[in-house]
Formats: sequence, C-alpha cells, structure tokens
Amino acid sequence: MKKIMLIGYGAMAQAVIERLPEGVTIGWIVARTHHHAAIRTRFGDRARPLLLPQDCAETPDLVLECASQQAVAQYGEAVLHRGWHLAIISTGALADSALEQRLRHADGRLTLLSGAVAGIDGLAAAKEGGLEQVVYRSRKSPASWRGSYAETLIDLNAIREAQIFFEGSAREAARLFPANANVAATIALGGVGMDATRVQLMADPATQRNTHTLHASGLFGELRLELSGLPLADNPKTSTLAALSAVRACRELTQR
Ligand SMILES: NC(=O)C1=CN([C@@H]2O[C@H](COP(=O)(O)OP(=O)(O)OC[C@H]3O[C@@H](n4cnc5c(N)ncnc54)[C@H](O)[C@@H]3O)[C@@H](O)[C@H]2O)C=CC1
Ligand SMILES: O=C([O-])CC(=O)C(=O)O
Repeated sequence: MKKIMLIGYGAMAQAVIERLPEGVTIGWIVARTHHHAAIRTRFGDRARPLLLPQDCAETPDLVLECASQQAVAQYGEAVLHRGWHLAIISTGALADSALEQRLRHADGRLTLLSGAVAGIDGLAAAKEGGLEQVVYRSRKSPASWRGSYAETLIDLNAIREAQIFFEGSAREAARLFPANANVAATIALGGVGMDATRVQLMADPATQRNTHTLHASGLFGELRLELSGLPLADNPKTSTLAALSAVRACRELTQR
C-alpha cells in the first residue's frame, strides 16, 4: 500500500480523496488548524492532520500539493530537502525564479502536475526544434474570476459579453492570479519560459466552462489546442481535470 501526504483540504483535495486509486492511502494531511477536527472525524487513525509536513516522522511515498502557490513556497524546500517526492499543482509558484532554483536544486524529486491543461509533452518536444511564439488564453465565467485581481480590472457583475481583461507574460499572470493562472506557468515552463509566454485572460458570461487555448508555432509547425474543462462544483476557479491529474500521479505510484 502506498501512503501519501496531501497538502491542502479544499475543493481539489476533496476530489482527489473521492477518487483515490486502489492501493493508495492518505497517511497525512497538511491543513489549516480549522480543518483538523473534520479530518480527525473523517479519517480517525488512518490519516493524521498536520500543521507542517516536517511533523511527519515517516517517509511518504508522495507529497501531493493541492493547496496554493503560497504552500509551495512555504513547504516545498522542507519536503524536498528530506529527499521526499513532491508533486505540485500550484506551478505558478515557480514564477518566483529564486524559489524555482531552490526547489530544482533540492535533493528530492519535484514533479509538476499537468493540471487543467494538456499538450505539454508536445510543446516540450517542439521546443527542441525552437519555438517562435507561445500564446495561452484562459476563458472562464465571471464567477470563476470572483475574489481575484480581475475585480480590480473589470466589473464582473456588469459584463454582458466576453472580454479580455488581462494581457501580459505568464510570470505576471501567475503572480497576479495565483488561484487562476497556474496553467500559464505550466505552459511557460514546458515551452518558452515565464517572460516570453504571452497570456490573455478572459471573462465570458456565456460560459460555465474553464477553456484553455494554447497556440504555439516554431520549426515543428503549429499547435492549436483547446481544452474546455468543467469546473469543480465546489470551486469554479478550478477545473476537474486539474484534480484528475493529481489522481493520476497517485495511480502512477501503484504502477511502478
Ligand atoms: N495547475 C493547474 O492547472 C491548477 C492549479 N490549481 C491550484 O490548486 C490550488 C488548490 O485548488 P482548490 O482546492 O480548488 O482551492 P481551494 O481554495 O478550494 O482549497 C485550497 C485549500 O488549501 C489550503 N491551503 C492553502 N494554502 C495553504 C497552506 N499554506 N497550508 C495549508 N493549507 C493551505 C486552504 O486552506 C484550502 O483548504 C489552487 O489554489 C491553485 O494554486 C488550481 C487549478 C488548476
Ligand atoms: O483549473 C483551471 O481551469 C485553471 C486554474 O485555475 C489555474 O490555472 O490555476
């Protein structure tokens, strides 16, 4: 039985817990104090709530971050310095290049989950021949942008048609929209980097989906990809596919 540590106890963590593959169990959950009683009630002795990953005396088979960019910055190094395997969904944390370097040079294994998008393998292959441009657009409902920096750029209650409210680099997008633009960072890290990857963020009152569009061109030819994802019921910012990419990382533990 593989025993993992989960970081976070929000919408994505719940989706992962519900779909945990056979042969994988959760041993520890790093969560805010206000979640600890609920974790104890739900899991009893099977999973311990922790304040810090370092409070775990054993070696988890995988540490699965499903929390926030802040959690990656807060715990990432401590996890990797123990030689543990860390898989992160909040890839936008790596928009902080000093943090990225520290995490990449630490002892343990760092995996970037594919999250809400697909096609990173093809983009990375295309990069080997040279990429000319990579443009990423995220289109979500106004509800998905609520509570984000978008509220300072656009009146989400008043928009009647699709509107691009942000254009910039992947680094800017990932930093300004930490719960909404991790995909921009994932694409940037697979392709031409945080500063050269162009990002457009759009609010569309006519959609209930989180649609990710990737356009890349280079020596290989051209890639156009559109992924129209259903958001999680508990968090319209987060696509179901992002949670499923974390489930896949759990399943891979049983397939080695
Ligand atoms: N790579 C990708 O494609 C995607 C990445 N994400 C990332 O996944 C994260 C989680 O998504 P959801 O579960 O939907 O968000 P959520 O807001 O529903 O839940 C986040 C949970 O993490 C906990 N948390 C946050 N920071 C923490 C910390 N430092 N220590 C302990 N607990 C902490 C919160 O208390 C909450 O329980 C997002 O914030 C975003 O960074 C989300 C969607 C797609
Ligand atoms: O889940 C999504 O659709 C994308 C997302 O929130 C992110 O990139 O952080």
